[in-house]
Amino acid sequence: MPSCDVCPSGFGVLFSSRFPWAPRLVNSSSFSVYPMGNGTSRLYSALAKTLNSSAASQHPEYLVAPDPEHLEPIDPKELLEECRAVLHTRPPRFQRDFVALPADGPSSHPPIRVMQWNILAQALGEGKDNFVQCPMEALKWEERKCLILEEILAYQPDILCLQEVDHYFDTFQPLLSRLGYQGTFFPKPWSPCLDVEHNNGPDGCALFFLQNRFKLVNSANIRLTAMTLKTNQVAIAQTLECKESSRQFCIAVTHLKARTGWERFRSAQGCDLLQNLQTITQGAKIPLIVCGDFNAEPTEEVYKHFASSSLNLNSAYKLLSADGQSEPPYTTWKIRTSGECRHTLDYIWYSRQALSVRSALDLLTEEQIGPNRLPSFNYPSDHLSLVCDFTFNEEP
Ligand SMILES: NC(=O)C1=CN([C@@H]2O[C@H](COP(=O)(O)OP(=O)(O)OC[C@H]3O[C@@H](n4cnc5c(N)ncnc54)[C@H](OP(=O)(O)O)[C@@H]3O)[C@@H](O)[C@H]2O)C=CC1
Ligand SMILES: [Mg+2]
Repeated sequence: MPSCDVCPSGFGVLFSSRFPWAPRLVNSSSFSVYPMGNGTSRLYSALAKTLNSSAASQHPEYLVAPDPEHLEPIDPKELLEECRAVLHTRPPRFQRDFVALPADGPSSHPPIRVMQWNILAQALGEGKDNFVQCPMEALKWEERKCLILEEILAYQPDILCLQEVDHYFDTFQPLLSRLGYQGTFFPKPWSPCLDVEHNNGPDGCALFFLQNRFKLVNSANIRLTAMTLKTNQVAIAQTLECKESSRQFCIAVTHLKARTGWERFRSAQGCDLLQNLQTITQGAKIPLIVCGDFNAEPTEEVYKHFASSSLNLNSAYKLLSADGQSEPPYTTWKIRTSGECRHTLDYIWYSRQALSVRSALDLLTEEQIGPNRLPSFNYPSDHLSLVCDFTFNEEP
């Protein structure tokens, strides 16, 4: 396996020096061109290119078509192998299984797999979060990025809803587009990442869907308000049409305001999001899936608003409990200077009338998470990914 140092950095996406997070297509001919090799060497260069983003920022800013090599599809299996090669010194991946859930009748179409994940912004992890039991070495972007990609590639979601994305333009957009995804990014207006030295731009929500499965019908970037005031939190809502079944649904991703003392603020943001979703779903006519880091336990008002909304939503991960009524004991678990923080904050809400959850990925056990909690050498974020398979119910 060649080392990253020897790979040239022919980029299709560049960052201007003033706003390093702004996307910019550059003249690919100004870069050294990697020969069109076969399979692994070409794929390896795909991953290596995302490792060397700083080299690209030296180049002039002008717009031309991207190098065709950067649009070439990547085989997910080979990219997974590539990630595993980078991670060879790390402990093995945790085993998580899908739990089959009872649903009414068979479905004539393949399920829609949705992943919800706060991936932990690189700048926040290194500069703000204070994960006192996590060594800085475990947070190195070059390797942590591969752990994130490995998780995505292991479960191969049809739709990916991410929070705390501060490497969209240099990493996730270029790689995931070559895996067949169409992506949208909406950064926070005043991302706390920008306060961190050597940051990679603002963090925000990102939504990706597989282009061979869905057609984009409608897309909205929403800056959430709280009691009519604009806030620093955002959401993306898209209406997609399933190519197999021609059925439409709306998928939304959000990340609500963090921290204790902000419960009423979160509640107001939740109300604003629900109102927006009422309009987008034409008054609940279009089935809906909402993924998010709500920064709220199930006891909070914002959770209750979602559970009792006229959109008729249910929280998918409740279905993993014995009675189907309880949320999991945690979706995030970390140790800060203030002590251990174990909370249920992340949810996948879905229209209970129109959709069924066929299976859900179980969470990591306390034993797997280990005494130092998250993030760790094994797992890249302080939040666990949630993954569900949905099918449409028969139309009445
Ligand atoms: N320049 C300007 O004019 C302005 C700048 N700002 C900046 O934005 C920041 C606030 O932004 P806002 O969106 O409200 O941020 P939030 O309070 O929502 O938190 C931001 C991030 O911090 C993480 N976080 C949660 N709890 C803690 C904790 N105890 N210690 C460390 N990190 C934590 C959250 O992660 P998780 O969700 O995983 O819990 C979240 O991603 C300010 O601190 C300031 O830096 C804001 C407004 C204006
Ligand atoms: Mg966080």
